[in-house]
Amino acid sequence: MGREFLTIFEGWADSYDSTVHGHDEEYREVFARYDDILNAVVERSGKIVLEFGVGTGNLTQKLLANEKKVFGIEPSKPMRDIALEKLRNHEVRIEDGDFLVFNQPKEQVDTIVSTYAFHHLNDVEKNQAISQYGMFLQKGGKIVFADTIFENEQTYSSTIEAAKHKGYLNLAKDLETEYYTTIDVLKEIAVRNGFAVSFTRFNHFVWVMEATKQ
Ligand SMILES: C[S@@+](CC[C@H](N)C(=O)[O-])C[C@H]1O[C@@H](n2cnc3c(N)ncnc32)[C@H](O)[C@@H]1O
Repeated sequence: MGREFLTIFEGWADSYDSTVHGHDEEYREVFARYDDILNAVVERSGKIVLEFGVGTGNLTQKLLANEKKVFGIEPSKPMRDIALEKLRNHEVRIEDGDFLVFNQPKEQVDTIVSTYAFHHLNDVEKNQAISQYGMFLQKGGKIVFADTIFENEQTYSSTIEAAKHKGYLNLAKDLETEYYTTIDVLKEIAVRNGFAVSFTRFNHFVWVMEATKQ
């Protein structure tokens, strides 16, 4: 569920890697320090990792290079195809599924990761997802999600206004349409579901949330 934005990725799959490397001016700041962000998620991960919203497989590739076992979930077929081609020399499974409806790996996962994807769920769905993960992670298991998150509603609104002012109309529409949220909302969801949580900022948009099951 939360699949209402998938058509965007049907059209974006082929040029996605060029966007993350700063070739799309509107999204340059969103993807600033992209590699640092992915590396930060890898550093915070254990050995057996479930990844949501794999996209073109950039985080997956880094996880595998660091000897993690990865179970990947990605709802967009064009994205899955690019990831599978990129990772063809690795032992990795990337299945159709989403944050809420997916085949749970038979092996006990110690970390659930995702980058630039959790905002496809609204806040009610985000709570459903974290609650579900809380039930199958063991004590000490982690959720490590990097995504655009705002400090508060005011910075969310001013960021949209700034994007419009610069003529970044695609970015402004994206920020207005998809389900970006605030630190306080995510903190409340994590704590309610039995996690201790911290946030680290990487650029104007992106924070890494590290939630540890208590
Ligand atoms: C901006 S891309 C991020 C890709 C990759 N994780 C990265 O960091 O470069 C967002 C990805 O989330 C996927 N996605 C969209 N809705 C989703 C959902 N409900 N559950 C899981 N993934 C979803 C999209 O298909 C897309 O591949």
